[in-house]
Amino acid sequence: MPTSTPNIYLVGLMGAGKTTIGRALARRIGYGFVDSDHEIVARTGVPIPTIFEIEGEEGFRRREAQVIAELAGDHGRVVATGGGVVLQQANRDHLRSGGMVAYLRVPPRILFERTRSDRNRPLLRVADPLARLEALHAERDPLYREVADIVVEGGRGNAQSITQLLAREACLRWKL
Ligand SMILES: Nc1ncnc2c1ncn2[C@@H]1O[C@H](COP(=O)(O)OP(=O)(O)O)[C@@H](O)[C@H]1O
Ligand SMILES: O=C(O)C1=C[C@@H](OP(=O)(O)O)[C@@H](O)[C@H](O)C1
Ligand SMILES: [Mg+2]
Repeated sequence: MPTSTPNIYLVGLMGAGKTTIGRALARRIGYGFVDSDHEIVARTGVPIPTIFEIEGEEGFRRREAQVIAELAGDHGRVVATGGGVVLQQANRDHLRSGGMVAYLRVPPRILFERTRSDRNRPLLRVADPLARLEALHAERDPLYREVADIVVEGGRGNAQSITQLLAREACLRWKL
């Protein structure tokens, strides 16, 4: 792989499939894989809900921005971001200048079904997680679109078909 091969970033709301599809895509096209949330957990040694409890969302966002800035200097990786990565301008700038950005766009109702039994997402530990997902979708959809080179309607296909589609897209762009 040429050293100049850019990163591929996956963005979208919680449950969109960034981690699942990112890992599969990396394997398929021979890229490295990194999940910014996993990186934060590895560095802190505690799970994400604990970071939110101790440092608040603000502390988590500082750590997230640090990881994204470091990864921007890298190449040849598939990067699964956290759903809130687009909230900060600096992160959006890194994504836009760093390769291909794919937005996995999934309706909140499906995201709710996919995430309802998972306790690892502090922003969804509320009385009405579906309403929260709808609000986050309204707030963030324009930001995801702003950074995206490609928007994939990720509620329809299964993870395998979306992985295939993104692999084709990367191969066409960079003749992998
Ligand atoms: N295209 C898909 N179709 C069905 N289920 C999916 C799909 N993508 C992801 N999932 C499931 O949804 C859940 C959340 O996926 P995950 O990759 O953790 O999302 P994200 O990283 O975007 O929050 C997982 O249980 C995963 O198996
Ligand atoms: O949407 C968000 O603000 C968040 C999404 C999570 O990642 P996933 O999108 O992989 O669930 C994780 O970064 C954190 O809980 C905050
Ligand atoms: Mg994830």
